[in-house]
Amino acid sequence: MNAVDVRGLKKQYRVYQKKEGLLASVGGLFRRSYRTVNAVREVSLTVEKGELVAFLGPNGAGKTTTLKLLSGLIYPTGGEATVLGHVPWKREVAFRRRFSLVMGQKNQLWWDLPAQESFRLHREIYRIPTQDFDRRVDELTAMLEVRELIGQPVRELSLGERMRMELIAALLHSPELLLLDEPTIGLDVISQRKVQEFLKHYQSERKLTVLLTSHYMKDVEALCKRAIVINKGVIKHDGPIADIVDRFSKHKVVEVLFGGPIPGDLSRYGTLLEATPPRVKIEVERADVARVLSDLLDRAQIDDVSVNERPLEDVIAELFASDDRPNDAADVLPSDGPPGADDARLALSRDG
Ligand SMILES: Nc1ncnc2c1ncn2[C@@H]1O[C@H](COP(=O)(O)OP(=O)(O)OP(=O)(O)O)[C@@H](O)[C@H]1O
Repeated sequence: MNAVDVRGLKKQYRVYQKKEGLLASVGGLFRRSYRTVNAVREVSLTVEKGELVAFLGPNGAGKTTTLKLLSGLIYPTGGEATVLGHVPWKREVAFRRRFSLVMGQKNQLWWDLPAQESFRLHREIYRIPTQDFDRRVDELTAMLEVRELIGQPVRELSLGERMRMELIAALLHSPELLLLDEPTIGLDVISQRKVQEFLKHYQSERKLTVLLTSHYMKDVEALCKRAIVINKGVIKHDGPIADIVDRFSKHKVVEVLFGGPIPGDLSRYGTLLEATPPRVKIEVERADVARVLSDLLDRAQIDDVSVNERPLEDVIAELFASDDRPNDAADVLPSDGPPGADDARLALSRDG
């Protein structure tokens, strides 16, 4: 059964286009021009209940906008979506009790108060019975190793500790769906790993549905089997993570441990990635791997050889770099009204 079902979702923003020069600026007071930004052009996807799916894309691809649409924070320009059986932008209370959105770049905890005060506020908002609340705070603070910090003002916590508190706040009401927008952004490696381990454990135990955006491929590899890749507001790939490397990487990495003299012309086989004799790494075209190996075996003494896929991170970076279509619609539309009824709505709390 699907937790998320999205068909042809679109979101355009109209952005005020300030003209250069004094005269044009004065003219702009009377006649404003707007530019249309296609943040989400065409998104169709489904996520099954209990799945943990990565939602990947370069900066400005439309990930956050999609998550905001799925949380009902903003209205779409077109298309349909049901999330846990609800149309998100109807903002039904019953829906809001069933999901959580965590944005790594935004705070939902009170900055000057200890996290436990924000947790209590959540208890009131979501009407969590006191016993359940106490048990969940206990359990989550223990799992995320922040129990002794919940009485300390949030502003005094490290970024990693704060992020873990954010996760606790998001999970107190036991949501069925967790939308995670860059939950490990800016965290050091140890905090990143703690968050990853927690999410992995918690998700598999609770069969929580998770849609995760992250620029850290380590998160993605550690947590997700499936990835949806978006670029310029359009879905580019939806399938197993392993398929991304298969489908988009034209190369493999051949690592050779030489047992004798190393041929001097290895670059004829591909790009030399590393040469620390007697070990050499060469990036070779997929179709050429067998030929290169047999040629090397003929010409040199080889003690060991391995053929590996390129790191997911490199493949994704290359995939994003290869699509340069701008996502601004070229049309600059004169308009009679200001944009951004949506933006005002964004200021509303999602938790209310
Ligand atoms: N409120 C807004 N008003 C105008 N344009 C917006 C607004 N929000 C997003 N955009 C534009 O929509 C496009 C998609 O933005 P979005 O934040 O969804 O991207 P993203 O994939 O989350 O990027 P990142 O990885 O950098 O967070 C960008 O070009 C962005 O500038």
